[in-house]
Amino acid sequence: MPQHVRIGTRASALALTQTGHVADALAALADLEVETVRVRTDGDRLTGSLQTLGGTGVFVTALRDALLDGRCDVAVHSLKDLPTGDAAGLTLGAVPLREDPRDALCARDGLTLAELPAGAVIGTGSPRRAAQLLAARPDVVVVDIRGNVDTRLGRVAGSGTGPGDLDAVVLARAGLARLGRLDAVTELFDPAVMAPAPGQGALAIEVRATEPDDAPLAAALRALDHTPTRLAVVAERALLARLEAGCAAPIGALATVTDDAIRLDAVVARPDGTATLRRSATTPAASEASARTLGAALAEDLLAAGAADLAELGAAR
Ligand SMILES: NCc1[nH]cc(CCC(=O)O)c1CC(=O)O
Repeated sequence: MPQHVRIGTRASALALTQTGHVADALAALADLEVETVRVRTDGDRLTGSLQTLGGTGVFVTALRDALLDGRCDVAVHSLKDLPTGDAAGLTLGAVPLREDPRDALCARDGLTLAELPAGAVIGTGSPRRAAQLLAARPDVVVVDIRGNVDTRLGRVAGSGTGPGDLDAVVLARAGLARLGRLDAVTELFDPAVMAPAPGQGALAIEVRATEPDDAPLAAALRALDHTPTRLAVVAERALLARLEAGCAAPIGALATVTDDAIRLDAVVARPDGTATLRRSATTPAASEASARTLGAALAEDLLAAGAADLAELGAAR
């Protein structure tokens, strides 16, 4: 008898493709019968700016509730949407191999950021992207946008599907790849110019902490977990947690994990892009504990250099 497993997912196109990939991967790894359960989150229901929706976890809380009250057994999240605080009763069952974590410019007429004219209008809902765009090109105008990936792409002039009122938008390459929309990308940002969000491109597979570890599901989760990705996101999220910031803060972080080392590069920016702090640190890739220590130490380094004032960290929450 296969183990019956219900996977909870948001209903957006991106969430559904991500969950579909995870469902297929789990079913290929153990004797599982996988069913998908759609859950509506505040992040999907409310339409305000991401900054005014308030607090962390707008995309996550409803899925966690569904896990905790047994409507599903597994929840698939974009890791960067997951708050850094522990969720009581839940555990990170697997962190699969990460996609390319870089941000992508999707501009009209094939243009790169350097080629856009002065005054070009670029849409993003992310203070991190806005600040780094303005740091690289103080002469462009950044406007706040929301909506799913297709809605955002439709706002680029010449896309032929939406209002076309913007010269460009910035999106995670990973989401575009999962949706088969890499055709819209006109430039992939070097992380030294545009550091991605902590956890960007990675997925989090959450389960109840009480899940028996001898069940087929547990074996499949262990097989799906990718240790270098887990170490990278642990380091990135430890930095974010120490800065007491969420996914709406102007903070970027990217860890690179090799056989023997974890390197963490991070940026904290003034929201208007007029100042940025970039710092790096390295540690032996020994364990999750060393990754956590690395992230916290780099955060201390940034705080000592004035990160809290620069990014208005307390004020944004
Ligand atoms: N907050 C929305 C969100 N959450 C995860 C992704 C992209 C996929 C990923 O980073 O794994 C996106 C869209 C975007 O930033 O372009």
